[in-house]
Amino acid sequence: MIQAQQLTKRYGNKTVVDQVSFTVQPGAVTGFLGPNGAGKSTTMRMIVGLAAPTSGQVLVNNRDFKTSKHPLTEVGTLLEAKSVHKSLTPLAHLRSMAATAGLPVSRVHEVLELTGLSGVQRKKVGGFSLGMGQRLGIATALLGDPQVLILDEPVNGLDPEGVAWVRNLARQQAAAGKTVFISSHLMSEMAQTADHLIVIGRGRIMAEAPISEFIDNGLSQTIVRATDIEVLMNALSAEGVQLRRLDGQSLEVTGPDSEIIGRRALEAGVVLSELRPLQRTLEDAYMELTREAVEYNSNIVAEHSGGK
Ligand SMILES: Nc1ncnc2c1ncn2[C@@H]1O[C@H](COP(=O)(O)OP(=O)(O)OP(=O)(O)O)[C@@H](O)[C@H]1O
Repeated sequence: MIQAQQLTKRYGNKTVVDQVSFTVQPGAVTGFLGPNGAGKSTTMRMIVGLAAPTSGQVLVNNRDFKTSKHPLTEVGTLLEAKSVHKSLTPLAHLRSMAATAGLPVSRVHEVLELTGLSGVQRKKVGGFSLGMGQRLGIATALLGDPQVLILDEPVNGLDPEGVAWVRNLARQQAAAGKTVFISSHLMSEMAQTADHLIVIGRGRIMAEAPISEFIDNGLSQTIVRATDIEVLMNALSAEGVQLRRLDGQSLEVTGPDSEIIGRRALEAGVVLSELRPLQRTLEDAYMELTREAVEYNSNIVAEHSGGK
């Protein structure tokens, strides 16, 4: 379990993580989602003590991870791709990591197999693609068979097969009771992997909920079509719902679900020719939540490039 309480990080006068509190539970995959620059990597680095919080605290399995005597068997991390020296082979790298942590060499071969790197175990890492580097990073994270996995954008650079592989791996680890915390800026990817989502934007938590709730939290939108649409509009406007006229016979209703709209139409004696709930995808929900954060970042880029 990971518990962050009022976690804050400032660089100079810029607050990049702002009083963030959340819990990442074992036995589930928790997605940490946010646009570029939202503060995901910084938060993850603070969890494992690679960055010091300006204020607040974060506990891993109820302890400060910095004090861990067996870091590799407690937390596995993928925080920087290709952090392995170019002249090393996967075998040499993993062997030295295993030796430092007092792990058997047999575990090195297990993770090489698990990550599909057995065939290149004696090749120099310098010639690896980004995807292979990611696989080696994941192999390193898994080496100590840790209770907690923290993976920062693990599918970066992976082909579709690699993406599916990471997804399965994350699901398997969660099914085995591990705490799995994965960051991404892509909702589409998280939608298929995570059970629970924490959304961050501009250093602040914007939402935290199970994936299902994440969609349901949005207001329902329904397209309604009827010949005497004005009668229906009168019936619905009495309830203070948002109505948007699309054309002479159709309407977009925001607020009540389609069943309530159908009932109101029946009570008002209006015959409906269409009653169509608009499906909000996770992507829609995410875009809505983070629109401001993305615009903020785009404005910074625009200002900077404008000044050049
Ligand atoms: N060491 C540092 N010194 C100064 N600013 C930093 C440092 N590390 C990160 N930042 C800034 O903090 C903000 C958050 O960065 P962070 O890498 O945590 O975001 P992120 O959500 O992981 O985004 P990305 O997906 O682009 O990595 C960014 O504006 C970044 O420039």
